[in-house]
Amino acid sequence: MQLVSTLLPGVLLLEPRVFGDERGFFFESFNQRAFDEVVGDHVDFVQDNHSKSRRGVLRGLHYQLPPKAQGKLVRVVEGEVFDVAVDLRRASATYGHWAGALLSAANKRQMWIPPGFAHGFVTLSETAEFLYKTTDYYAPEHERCIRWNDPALAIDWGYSREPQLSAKDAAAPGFAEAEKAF
Ligand SMILES: Cc1cn([C@H]2C[C@H](O)[C@@H](COP(=O)(O)OP(=O)(O)O[C@H]3O[C@H](C)C(=O)[C@H](O)[C@H]3O)O2)c(=O)[nH]c1=O
Repeated sequence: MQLVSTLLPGVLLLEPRVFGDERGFFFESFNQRAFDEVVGDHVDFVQDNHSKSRRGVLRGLHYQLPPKAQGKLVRVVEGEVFDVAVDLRRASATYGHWAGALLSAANKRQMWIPPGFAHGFVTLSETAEFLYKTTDYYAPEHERCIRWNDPALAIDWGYSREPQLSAKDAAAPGFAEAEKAF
């Protein structure tokens, strides 16, 4: 696994070493030692998630409040998404800033989003299957949302049509109104 770029302080775009041959390919999708080395700290994951979305589905922006804040290591195994992280850490120089990257089955890139960031993605392919590891368990009572198109964030999702949202995401508050506590 190698660091492609730092998208925001702490938010890393990673790429595995892929071994291709006449049969197809092999790569280590997660290696604890290699991940800790590139992050510079030991990170424990407790849950794996898998979602499938159709083109235009936008999931997010979501996060869990402390003490249930989640770090997420996300990747795409079918199709393509534009994946976004937003800095919620009040003391951060990049508070309220966003960063994004194309994650796809083809580029096999992964994004590490530490606790303290909101996360979301929009589906750019006919369908996309999205897998991610989290550093804490799902805690709906600690989950909060931020509206995907808040002008205060001005996220360029790279998707020109109206996305398909869950009712929860359609009703999400703006960045300023959302409870953060980081
Ligand atoms: C996240 C989660 C959900 N669920 C159940 C709760 C609902 O009955 C159903 C769908 O949940 P939701 O609509 O919140 O799923 P997403 O919109 O994909 O939410 C995720 O979307 C963005 C991209 C994120 O970064 C978060 O990991 C997560 O919030 O799965 C669980 O049982 N466990 C879980 O960890």
